[in-house]
Amino acid sequence: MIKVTVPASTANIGPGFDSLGLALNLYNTYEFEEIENGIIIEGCIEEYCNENNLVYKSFKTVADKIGRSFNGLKINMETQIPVSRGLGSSSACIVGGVFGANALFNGNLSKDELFKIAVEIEGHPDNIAPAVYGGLTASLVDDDVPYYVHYEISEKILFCALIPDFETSTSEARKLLPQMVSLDDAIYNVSRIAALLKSLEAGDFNMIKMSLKDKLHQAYRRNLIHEYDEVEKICMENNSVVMFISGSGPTLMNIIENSDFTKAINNSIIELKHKWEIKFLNVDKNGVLVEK
Ligand SMILES: Nc1ncnc2c1ncn2[C@@H]1O[C@H](COP(=O)(O)OP(=O)(O)O)[C@@H](O)[C@H]1O
Ligand SMILES: N[C@@H](CCOP(=O)(O)O)C(=O)O
Repeated sequence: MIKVTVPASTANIGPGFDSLGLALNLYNTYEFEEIENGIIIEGCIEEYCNENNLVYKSFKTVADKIGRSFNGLKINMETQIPVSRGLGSSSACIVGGVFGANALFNGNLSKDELFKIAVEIEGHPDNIAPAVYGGLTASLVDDDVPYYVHYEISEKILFCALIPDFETSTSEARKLLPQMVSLDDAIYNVSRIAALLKSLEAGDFNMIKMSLKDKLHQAYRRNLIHEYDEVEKICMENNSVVMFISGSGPTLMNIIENSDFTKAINNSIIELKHKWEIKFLNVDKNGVLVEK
C-alpha cells in the first residue's frame, strides 16, 4: 500500500497569474492498493466514485506511461482541501495520482518527470509546483516543459483564508478572461511580480500592499464571488495587509501581520448571508510526501 499526502495551494497571488503559487497546510491523503479486480474509491462524494475520478485518471496516466497494467485498484482518500474553492483541490488529486502510481508500481520516474506529467494533466503549473515542491514557487512552461524556482517567504507573513459555502469552477472562471490584454495592464502586472517576490521574502508589508495587485484576472472574476465587496470591507477595516482571490476563487485570501485578525473579523463575517469559514493557514514547506 502507498500513501501520498499533498498540500493545498493558493495560486496567482495577485500579479502572478498562472505562475506564482504557495503551498499551505491543508492536506489531502490518498492511499493506493492493488486489488484483484475492479475499482473501489472511498472517501469522496458518490459522483467521483468511478473511472472518471481525477485521482484515478492521473494514476492511470502514469501506470500506462511506465507500462504497468492492473486488474483492480482501491483508492482511499481523506481530504481537507475544499473542492472548487480556489485552493488547488484538482492539483492535489493529480499529484496524488501520478506520485501514487509511480510509487505503487516501483516506476523510476523522477520528481521532475512526475511534475511535468501533472502539469500536462492540469494545464497550468502554478498549483502543481507548490503541491509537488512545497513553499512559494514561480513556474513557467518553455517548449512544453514546465520549470519552477523557489522563493523564500518571511516568517512574519501570515495567511487567513475566507472560504465560502459556494463553489466556482476553474474552467468556467478561465472563460471569463480576455484573450488579449492592453500593454498598460501587462506592464501593471509585470512591474509588480519581481517587487512582490522580494517583499514576500523580506516581510516588507508596505511593498506587499503595493505590489500584490493585478489587472489580468481578478477584476473579471470578482463578480462570481458573492459578497466580495462586503468581505473586502470587513477585512480592510480589520487591518488586512492585502486581500486577493485565491486561485480562480471563490476563496478570498488575506495576508495579515497578526493572528488576532481571525478573531477580529468573526462577528462581522457571521452576519453575512453566506457562510464564510475563517481559516488561519501556514506555509507548507515540503510539498508532496510519499510513504510506503
Ligand atoms: N476528491 C476528489 N476526487 C475526484 N475529483 C476531485 C476531488 N476533489 C476535486 N476533484 C476534481 O477537481 C475539480 C475541482 O477543481 P477546480 O475547479 O480546478 O477547483 P480547485 O482546484 O480550486 O478546487 C472537481 O470538479 C473534480 O473534478
Ligand atoms: N492560475 C489558475 C489557478 C487556478 O487555481 P484553482 O485553485 O482555482 O484551481 C487560474 O487562475 O485559473
